Amino acid sequence: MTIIKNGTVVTADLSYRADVRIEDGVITEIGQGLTGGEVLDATGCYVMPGGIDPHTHLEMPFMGTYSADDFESGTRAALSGGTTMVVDFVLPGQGQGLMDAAQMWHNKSGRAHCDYSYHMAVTWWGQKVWDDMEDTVKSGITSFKHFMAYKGALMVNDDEMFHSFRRVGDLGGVALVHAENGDVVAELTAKLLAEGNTGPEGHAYSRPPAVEGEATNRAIMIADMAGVPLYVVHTSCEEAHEAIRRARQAGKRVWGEPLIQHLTLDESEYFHPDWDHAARRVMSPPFRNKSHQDSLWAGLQSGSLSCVATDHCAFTTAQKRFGVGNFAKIPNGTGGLEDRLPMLWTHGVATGRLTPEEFVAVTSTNIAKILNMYPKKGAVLVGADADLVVLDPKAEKVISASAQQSAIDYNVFEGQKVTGLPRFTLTRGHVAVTEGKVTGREGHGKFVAREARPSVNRALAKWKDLTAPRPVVRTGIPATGV
Ligand SMILES: NC(=O)NCCC(=O)O
Ligand SMILES: [Zn+2]
Ligand SMILES: [Zn+2]
Repeated sequence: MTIIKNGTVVTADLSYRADVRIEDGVITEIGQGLTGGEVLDATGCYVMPGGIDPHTHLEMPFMGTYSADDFESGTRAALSGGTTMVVDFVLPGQGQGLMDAAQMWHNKSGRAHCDYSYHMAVTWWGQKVWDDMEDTVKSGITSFKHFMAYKGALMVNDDEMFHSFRRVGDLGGVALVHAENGDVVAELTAKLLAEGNTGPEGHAYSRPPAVEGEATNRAIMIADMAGVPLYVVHTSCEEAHEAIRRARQAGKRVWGEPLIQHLTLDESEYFHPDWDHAARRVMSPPFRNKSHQDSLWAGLQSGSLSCVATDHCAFTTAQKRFGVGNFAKIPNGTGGLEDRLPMLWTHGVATGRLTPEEFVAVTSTNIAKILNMYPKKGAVLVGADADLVVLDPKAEKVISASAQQSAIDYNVFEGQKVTGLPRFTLTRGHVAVTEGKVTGREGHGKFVAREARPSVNRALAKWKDLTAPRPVVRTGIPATGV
């Protein structure tokens, strides 16, 4: 038994002084003056749900290589930064069945230090995919990702997306999109390369905000026609945010996910004179300018954007150098798992942009609700898993690759001074981090199966049914003319 004493419990709803008792990995009591068992001193700290990162790519096969952090190093990095659960993407190969691909991910995730779940990517379309989707949902994977970019590799077309969205809606799942117009990106890329723009800055030029805004709006409209809730990953710009905001105002069930990288790093990174510096920051969508960042922060403040993720997809410098002479060959992706909470606390809560309660909402509770795993995850409640971060708002550090858990040789936030670090991180009751010292247990993490048909889907299905086309019953129909 463990008791977290003398802290302030912070949830998405409220903050209050209380101790928290943990037994067998679960919260069993919350109250004043609790005693007994191992005591963790939370004086001066906030006791919050551990972070849930809804968007990671661990050991992901991509662009001719594999992302460098696997489930072992990736989840160790997560815990070190106060994140206690990741949701990774199963990526079936062309023609591969979904259940077969899911098994490959289960084979990789056995070394995880913290709990994890999966989204299933729909990377091709056919009867086999349609059939497998039901078993996928039954196996606890209820969210399906669609890439509107990466033409010739992962991209699906509108007709495929519409079929898939309808199937996801019928099965009670959530549709996800990477929203960039892949056809336009391919055209712009070819033109830039032909004109001699081969450096990493070409990556940013090839993916302007318009390609993201267009695709986001298209996905929203297709999802509405299909009757499925939609989660837009890595929303990076005002054009995409505007489409999401407008949809939500019109009553559509759409959520947007900015990344901590887009909130805090800008496009000037791509114009750095050092090729490695710029290439290490190549990701899709690319970093934007200050006005887009302001839009993302405003979205978190006003509630039009819902979750902060990392899209952790870390490649080493050597891997990034695959793209010397051709930016289109630089593996897309950046790290951030370890830094998401401290960076968001520093740039969000410590600046007054977010309240501590809003911080909890966007780092864990909202996604736990969207993915139907609340209150097992994302909550400080009796009966919830004891996935907790005891965050010391006064603790500081300077981010440095030399001290990180991640397997790569650099950190895109290198040199940033952050305030607000975990004093303790607990994964289902196990104390995996104590003031920077990581004592995770390899293999401790468990797969979190999720159930379909959260209430949003039921409401959408009911509304779709009520408003479905029906033949008008008429009397006195004229005889057919000859
Ligand atoms: N985002 C990125 O550049 N890499 C990871 C794959 C994806 O999410 O698009
Ligand atoms: Zn993506
Ligand atoms: Zn991603």
